[in-house]
Amino acid sequence: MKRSSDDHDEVVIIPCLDFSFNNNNNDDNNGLENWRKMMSKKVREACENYGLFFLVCDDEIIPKVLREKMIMGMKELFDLPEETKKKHQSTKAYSSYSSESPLSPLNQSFGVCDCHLLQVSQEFTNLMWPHGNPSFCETMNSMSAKLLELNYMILKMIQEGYDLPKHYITETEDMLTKGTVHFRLMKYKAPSNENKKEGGDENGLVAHTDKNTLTILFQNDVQGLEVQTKSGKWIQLEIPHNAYVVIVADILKAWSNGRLHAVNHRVTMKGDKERYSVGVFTMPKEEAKIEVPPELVDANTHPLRYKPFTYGDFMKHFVSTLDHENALDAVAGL
Ligand SMILES: O=C(O)CCC(=O)C(=O)O
Ligand SMILES: [Fe+2]
Repeated sequence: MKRSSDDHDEVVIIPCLDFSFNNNNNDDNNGLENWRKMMSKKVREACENYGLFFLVCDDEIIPKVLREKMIMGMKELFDLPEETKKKHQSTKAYSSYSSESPLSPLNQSFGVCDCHLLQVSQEFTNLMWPHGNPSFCETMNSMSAKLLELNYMILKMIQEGYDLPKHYITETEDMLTKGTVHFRLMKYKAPSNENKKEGGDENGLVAHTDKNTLTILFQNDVQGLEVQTKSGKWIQLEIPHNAYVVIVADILKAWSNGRLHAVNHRVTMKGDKERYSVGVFTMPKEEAKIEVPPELVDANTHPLRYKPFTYGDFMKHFVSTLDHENALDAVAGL
C-alpha cells in the first residue's frame, strides 16, 4: 500500500500490487493458480474502489534496464528539432506528434499506433533519425510489446475477479481487446520561473478519464499525476520508484456496468524537473459491441446502467464533443 496526499492532508492509500511470480515462490501449479486467483480479486477490488493501482514486477515481466533505456531514449527524441518531430503526423486520432498547446502548455507527446509491431517502430525511428536509431527502435518495440502483454493479462484478471463463466472470458477478451493499441510518449516541461516565483504550479494535462479500455503508465521519478477521489478531492499520487500505474478507462466502466471506476486524472507540474511518461492504451475495434454481461447486473444492487454500443459510435461522439465527463452517459446511459 502506498500513501498519496493532498494539500488538505487527506491520506488515501492506493494499493500497490506485486506481480512478481518469483516473489511468490510456489513450485507447484496450484500455487500459481491460487496466486492468480488471489491477485485477480485484489485487482478487481482496487479497480472498483479507486479506479487505479500501482504495480511492481520483476525483470521477467518488464526488465528495469528496458525502462531506463526507454526514458533515456525519450530524452534524446524530445531534444530533436521541432521540425523533425512534426514529421510524425497521421490522420488517425492520437497518432501524431503534438507540441505544447494553450490547453497543455507544458506537454509534448508522440502517439504511435501499434508500436509493438516491429515495422511500425522502425518506420518511426527512421523518420526521426537520418540513420534510424536501431537501439531505440528495439527499446520502443520491446517496451510496448511487454506493456501490451501486461495490459491483456490484467484485463483477463479483472474478468476472472468476477468469477464469470469461462466462455465470457474469451468473448470479452475479443470485445475489449483486438483493436488498435496506442503507445504514447510524453514530456512535461517544468513550470516557468515566473510561475514558480508566485508559488504556483502549472497544468500539464487537463482532467480527463481515459476513453479506451485499460491504461498502463510509467514515469521517470518526477511526480505530477493527480487523481480525483470518489469524494471529489484531487490528490497527488506518490508513485513508488519503478512502479507502473494501472488506470481503469471508460470502456471497462461501461462493460462492468459501472462497477469499475474510471478515475478522473490530470497532470500538474511543480518543481524544476522535467517529467517523462509512457503509456500503453488498449482499445476495442471500432465495430466491437460493448455489452454488460448479465452476471454483472442485479436488479437491486446493480441495475443495468448502459445499453450496448459500439466503440466507434462512442469515439465519434467523444471526438465531436470532447465532453470528457458525459460522453459515456450520452452514448450509452440508461
Ligand atoms: O503523463 C501521465 O502520467 C498521464 C498521461 C495521461 O493521463 C494520458 O495520456 O491519458
Ligand atoms: Fe489519461
